[in-house]
Amino acid sequence: MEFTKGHGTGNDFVILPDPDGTLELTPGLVAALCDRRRGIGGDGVLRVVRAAHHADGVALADEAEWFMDYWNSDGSAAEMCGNGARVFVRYLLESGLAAPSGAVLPVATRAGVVRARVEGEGVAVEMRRPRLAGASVAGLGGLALPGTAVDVGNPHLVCPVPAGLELSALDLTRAPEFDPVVFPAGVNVEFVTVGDPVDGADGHVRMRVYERGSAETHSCGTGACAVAAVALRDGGRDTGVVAVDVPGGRLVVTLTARSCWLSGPAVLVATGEVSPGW
Ligand SMILES: N[C@@H](CCC[C@H](N)C(=O)O)C(=O)O
Repeated sequence: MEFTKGHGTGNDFVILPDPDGTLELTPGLVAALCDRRRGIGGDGVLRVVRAAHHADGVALADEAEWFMDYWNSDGSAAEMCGNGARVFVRYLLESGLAAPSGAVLPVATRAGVVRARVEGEGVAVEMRRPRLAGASVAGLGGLALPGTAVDVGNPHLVCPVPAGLELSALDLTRAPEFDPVVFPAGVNVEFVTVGDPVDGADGHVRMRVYERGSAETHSCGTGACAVAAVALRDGGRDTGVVAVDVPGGRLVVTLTARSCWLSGPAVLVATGEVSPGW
């Protein structure tokens, strides 16, 4: 089995090329590949499969040739992964599966078709606008942190960190508690503080994230979009540019009246083959 390792702001993935959908990918195999001691290591797996050859992609095959089959490191499948989509597009282009062009490249996901464009060293993806869905609360180490539920194709809960508490002081070695009535399929939880003004941005926030199915990661693209939408709302706007600093670097989110662009670096690290006896 061939693989490529890649990351976007430290959100890392094992990329499995499977154009014709012949690979038997199971939750157990995904978890073993993502194991950082006994496997390759990653926050998730990106299977690169033609939309026409995947049950969840076939309905979108007229709009996009490729389907991003995203799995979290615990072996659960998720609807969408923003950093994953950016790294997926970098892989399509560098492997020659898609031709570089000035136009946007469509990619099918479980949350619909996203569109990507290369921006120098980075890749930007256009997703639908995050939907702000009301209030909820995350529990962390005895603290109750009120936040906003946001749907970015996958579920998020954006919680400002109270004044006097450092983002770096939060213990994210354990999963935050959440309301299963609001989030019956689980949730990604972002913890946020406001940053100093940044040139060219309408807002600047810093975040840490505990991802459903992957624990704390160094970055979450859909999480950054959720956080940006909340930051703009809190500033009385619904469009604008927000710089989002994550432990793995900086993402830039641009909300327009119609959509949401997520920009940042997308890097391929290595290519190899899984040993047959593994
Ligand atoms: N890291 C991702 C999100 C991956 C999926 C998430 N853990 C979920 O289960 O919804 C991103 O960059 O968006």
